Amino acid sequence: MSEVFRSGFVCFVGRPNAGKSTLTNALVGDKIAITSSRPQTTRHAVRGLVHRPDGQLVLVDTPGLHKPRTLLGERLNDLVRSTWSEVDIVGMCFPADQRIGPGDRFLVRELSSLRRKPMFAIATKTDLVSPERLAQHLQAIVQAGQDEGIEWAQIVPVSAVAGEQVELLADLLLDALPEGPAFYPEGQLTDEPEETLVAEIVREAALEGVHDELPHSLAVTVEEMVPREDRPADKPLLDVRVNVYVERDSQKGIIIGKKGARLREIGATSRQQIERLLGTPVYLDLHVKVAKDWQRDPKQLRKLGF
Ligand SMILES: Nc1nc2c(ncn2[C@@H]2O[C@H](COP(=O)(O)OP(=O)(O)OP(=O)(O)O)[C@@H](O)[C@H]2O)c(=O)[nH]1
Repeated sequence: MSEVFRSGFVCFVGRPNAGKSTLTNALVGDKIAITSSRPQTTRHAVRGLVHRPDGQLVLVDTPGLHKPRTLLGERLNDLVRSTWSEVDIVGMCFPADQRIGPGDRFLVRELSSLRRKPMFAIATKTDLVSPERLAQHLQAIVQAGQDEGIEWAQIVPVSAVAGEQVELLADLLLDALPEGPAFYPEGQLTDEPEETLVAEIVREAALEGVHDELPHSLAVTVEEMVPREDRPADKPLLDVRVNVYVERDSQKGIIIGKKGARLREIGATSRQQIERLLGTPVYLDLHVKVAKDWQRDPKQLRKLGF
């Protein structure tokens, strides 16, 4: 075994729903980044850490780059570009169940301006396609790179869901990192503050199974996390107060559901996960509020942490 220790930052890029968050989770082996069957839900640059005897990978999970229609969209795009320029490796994800299209080409073109950075092409969701289709897909990836003057450092097919080639991807990424000491102590999974993780858990639960415009209009803030006073030492309880912001009254109705049924479901699911994350019993106080057109209002955006 080599004596060399490598460390660095990796960021996955790809169209909405390309599988970036799921791949991050599979590499880290714990649930830290938000995933959802709805596109464009990853809002924070959540970092996951992969600790190995020979190195450390810091995964930076960025939101998707898309055509900005609102102030929020523009800020997200700026965030993505600045993240790309700061990382050691960019991993462009091409979902195998989708043909390479204008959205992917747009991203590859944007990437081609980052000179001299190792770029990985990752064919995601390989469990969804036949070997023949995968072979075609890999050829199309090579071609898409050539069209924009990119030579992929590696082209790696993976299935995050089936756990196929995930370890191999970690090995290859690690090999391409510069030599250097670990950035974080072992055992740490993410450096996001607990509030952000709690907010993301609630956001994910609120988005589960909703089939309309909601994902773009939902923001979650944690107002307070305080231990309940006067509890016996062996029976602690953490009070967690969370606000869920939507843009319109109609969306408030969707979140709350008939006689509050959906909100109770969201609360129960989130509470379980928050308890697992923090390792303590939790009393979760969820409020749904309307912040009209928050995506277009700089003051509201700041208040909601963007
Ligand atoms: N079958 C299969 N499904 C996958 C795989 N990876 C991701 N998915 C699914 O694809 C959908 C999108 O995955 P995400 O990881 O949220 O995608 P993302 O690129 O982070 O999406 P955004 O946050 O919208 O940019 C989810 O429903 C995942 O369950 C995979 O390896 N196999």
